[in-house]
Amino acid sequence: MQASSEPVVRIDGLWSVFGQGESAFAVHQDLMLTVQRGEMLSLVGGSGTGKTVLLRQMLGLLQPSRGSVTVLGRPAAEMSGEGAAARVGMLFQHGALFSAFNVLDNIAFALRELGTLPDALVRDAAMAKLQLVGLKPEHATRMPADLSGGMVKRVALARALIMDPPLLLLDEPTAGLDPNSSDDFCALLRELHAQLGLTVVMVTHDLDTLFALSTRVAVLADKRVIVDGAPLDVAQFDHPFIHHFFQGERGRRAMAPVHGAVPPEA
Ligand SMILES: Nc1ncnc2c1ncn2[C@@H]1O[C@H](COP(=O)(O)OP(=O)(O)OP(=O)(O)O)[C@@H](O)[C@H]1O
Repeated sequence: MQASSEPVVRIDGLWSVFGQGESAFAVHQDLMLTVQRGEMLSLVGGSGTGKTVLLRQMLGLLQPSRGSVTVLGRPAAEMSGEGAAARVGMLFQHGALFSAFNVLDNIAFALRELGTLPDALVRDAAMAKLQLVGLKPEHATRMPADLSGGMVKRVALARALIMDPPLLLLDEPTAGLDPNSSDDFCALLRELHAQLGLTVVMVTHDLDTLFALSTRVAVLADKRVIVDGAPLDVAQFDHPFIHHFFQGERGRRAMAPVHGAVPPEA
């Protein structure tokens, strides 16, 4: 049983090395990060800094080269396979729905695969999740190709939550959505985070999403987490990536409506 003070995610001395011999390269070097229960942590960093690798390691799909990635008190790599969906839910960037399955069968997938419940109960559980994410019963029989981008994200979210995992990982949750759909999806994520007591780790390049959702931000650069903290504090940290990311025109615009003031130019 996990003690309540134990972080939901603990990453300690992580090295992620790809390639062999002379072409070997490290994406993470001695990276440290902890995520406490109830946090909504955003991971940001330049392209290729290993954000997706980190999510895959938390999911147990990728082994660390050195160091440890512990989720809910157990090494993440021990938890892939059956039952993993009860511990960690993952929303992939483009939803990654099965195109040959309808909405309900997509949502039900992990629970049905487990094979422990009669089909009527699996369907009831999937229908409850469909409604939890703001979709209607009549959407259950639609095929993925007939859904809007916002609906695909909702179905993918319902699928990630089918086994009520305490930890939810989101890879670019609002990528590809128009501004209104993006705002609606952020509102849904915020509501579910509070209602279900979820711990959330997300990768995002979108500053509106970051400011709308994050309780904490961790910045990946130079192969490690260079700073983490409240979004506005992190935005003031002196590092070239942070200047570029937060203090460009886009960043200043994203901070203004939320926080009432446009910070001075760097
Ligand atoms: N399985 C793998 N084998 C070899 N190299 C890999 C593997 N997975 C990731 N990499 C490399 O690790 C680096 C980090 O990749 P990752 O996808 O995590 O970056 P990212 O921070 O998510 O970038 P982006 O913001 O562009 O999506 C890249 O150079 C990538 O090519």
